[in-house]
Amino acid sequence: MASSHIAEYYAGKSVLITGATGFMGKVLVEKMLRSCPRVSALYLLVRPKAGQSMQERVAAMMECKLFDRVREDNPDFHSKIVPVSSELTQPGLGIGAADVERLTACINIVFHCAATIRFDEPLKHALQLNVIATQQLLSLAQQMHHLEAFIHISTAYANCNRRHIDEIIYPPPVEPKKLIDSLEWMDDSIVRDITPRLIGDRPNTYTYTKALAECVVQQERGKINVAIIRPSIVGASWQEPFPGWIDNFNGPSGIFIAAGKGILRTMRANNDAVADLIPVDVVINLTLAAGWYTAVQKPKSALVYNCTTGGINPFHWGEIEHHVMSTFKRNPLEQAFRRPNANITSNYLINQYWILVSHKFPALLYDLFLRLSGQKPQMMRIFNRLHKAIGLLEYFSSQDWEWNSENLNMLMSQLSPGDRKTFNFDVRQLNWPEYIENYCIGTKKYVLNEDMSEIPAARQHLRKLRNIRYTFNTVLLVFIWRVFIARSQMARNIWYFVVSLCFKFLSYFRASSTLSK
Ligand SMILES: CCCCC/C=C\C/C=C\CCCCCCCC(=O)SCCNC(=O)CCNC(=O)[C@H](O)C(C)(C)COP(=O)(O)OP(=O)(O)OC[C@H]1O[C@@H](n2cnc3c(N)ncnc32)[C@H](O)[C@@H]1OP(=O)(O)O
Ligand SMILES: NC(=O)C1=CN([C@@H]2O[C@H](COP(=O)(O)OP(=O)(O)OC[C@H]3O[C@@H](n4cnc5c(N)ncnc54)[C@H](OP(=O)(O)O)[C@@H]3O)[C@@H](O)[C@H]2O)C=CC1
Repeated sequence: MASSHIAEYYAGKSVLITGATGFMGKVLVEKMLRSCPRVSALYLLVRPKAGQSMQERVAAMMECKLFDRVREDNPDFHSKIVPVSSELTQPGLGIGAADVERLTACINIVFHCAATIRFDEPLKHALQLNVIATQQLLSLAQQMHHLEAFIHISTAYANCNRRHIDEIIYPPPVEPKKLIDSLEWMDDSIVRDITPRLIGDRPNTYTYTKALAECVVQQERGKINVAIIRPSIVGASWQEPFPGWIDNFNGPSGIFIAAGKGILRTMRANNDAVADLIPVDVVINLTLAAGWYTAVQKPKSALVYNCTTGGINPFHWGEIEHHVMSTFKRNPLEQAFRRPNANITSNYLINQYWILVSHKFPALLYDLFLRLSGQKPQMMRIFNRLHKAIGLLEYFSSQDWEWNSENLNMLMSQLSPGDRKTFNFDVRQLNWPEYIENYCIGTKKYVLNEDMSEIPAARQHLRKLRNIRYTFNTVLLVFIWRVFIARSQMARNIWYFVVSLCFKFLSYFRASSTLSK
């Protein structure tokens, strides 16, 4: 490996990571273990979940394919991982006294990734996790005797009520402490009722609470070295540890899958709007570089890094649609509902028309078929869930934002040539068609666990679906025509005229072929 200031910096350091079991957290843990192999220990704040203890969850995570390269380099990589039990919504983050003592004694750098990223999260819970837990983690960080940097992962959409977003922390929509105090005594139904008024021109509680969290981080800037990373729409990995790694349905991934399965046929999005996707490995490389820079340079103010692609290497939703469809036609998903053929439109009425014709009508027909064959209807339920998800995402695919990326450029200029390679976050080199193809194949392999060797069978299934569609369309056409004929004398005359013309042609060809023999 080329000499690396960043890897050198992390050598011998103890790192605390929240959200390590999540999409980005896992990539962060993997990258640290692979590219900063002399890091002393990674302390992961993890809660028990779904009947699994935190140790079992971390052990299962390490088995994941994502860690194959690290496993190859160092089969003993587990020894660096120290799981710490923590429920971030509990007082004191639910960390035991002995663990608090251990963490305050040894942690050098904190990466705060944990959050609820659901768009429909009730405000109280989003506030608890995204704001109050951040505040508590900052308090814990202040007690750490050897802390060098605190890196907070925010979102580029925290200020999505603005069109142009600079790398600054904007004044919060409300003073976080005031909101926390007021919501404390309100019951859930009151909070639900006033939520739209509170979030104002933001689309959901997620972006609103992430904006408040940034303000909470800024309030601590004099006491600890903090930096904020603001990724846009985080997608599958571009290069590391291998192209196309993705493990969830969030953001566009669920949309790609639904389109690949032939379920999603229409969606409201602006073809010409910038699709600000950012590969997960780029975000993590920037995060690690920002950790190094914050700790070593100790900038006076909290630096914010907008981590986006639109201003540097723009790509649009219309182009995404084209490449997603083309990839899934060449590499079909298994057991597709219909042939992949999704179109995006910014026109509300056209979208509603296609929802009726291409979503609801086929779902009704299929559910009828299921009922008649003694099975439980399910398609309408799936479409209702899909429509809910799309409804929540449309805000982001129907408009453009402009993010300033001066701090990101400054940081890139500070890296050594070796670090620029090992911790690459230069998206000018990103080849979009290739990236989208790997992304779609990644959803097939790692989200749906489909085997690439089954592609011929999936293609055969698509051919069967095409034949069903041709047969259905022909039957429908004949049926409509027959109904029409039964009601109109003129249609009957046209029909008899066409049929007799066909007969005349047929007998003419038969006669001419008999003559030529
Ligand atoms: C082919 C044409 C493509 C053109 C592309 C055009 C547009 C792209 C579309 C969108 C891009 C915009 C993305 C904006 C991101 C903004 C940036 C951020 O800050 S990222 C953080 C983003 N957060 C999210 O993405 C979370 C959004 N999800 C939710 O809020 C919720 O999951 C929900 C959508 C409200 C659904 O909640 P519900 O309670 O009903 O379900 P669950 O979450 O419990 O999930 C149940 C089940 O469904 C799976 N699932 C979840 N989401 C989807 C989905 N979008 N599509 C399909 N399936 C989905 C989930 O994994 C669960 O599965 P299982 O039961 O097996 O565990
Ligand atoms: N994904 C994206 O497109 C984007 C994400 N971001 C930001 O990046 C960060 C990481 O996002 P991402 O990895 O996608 O999110 P995930 O939903 O994949 O991961 C969230 C993580 O937070 C943990 N967590 C949630 N609730 C609790 C709790 N009560 N106690 C302890 N841990 C908890 C989860 O743990 P558990 O496994 O136990 O649930 C999980 O590890 C977030 O801050 C998000 O706002 C920003 C822009 C875009």
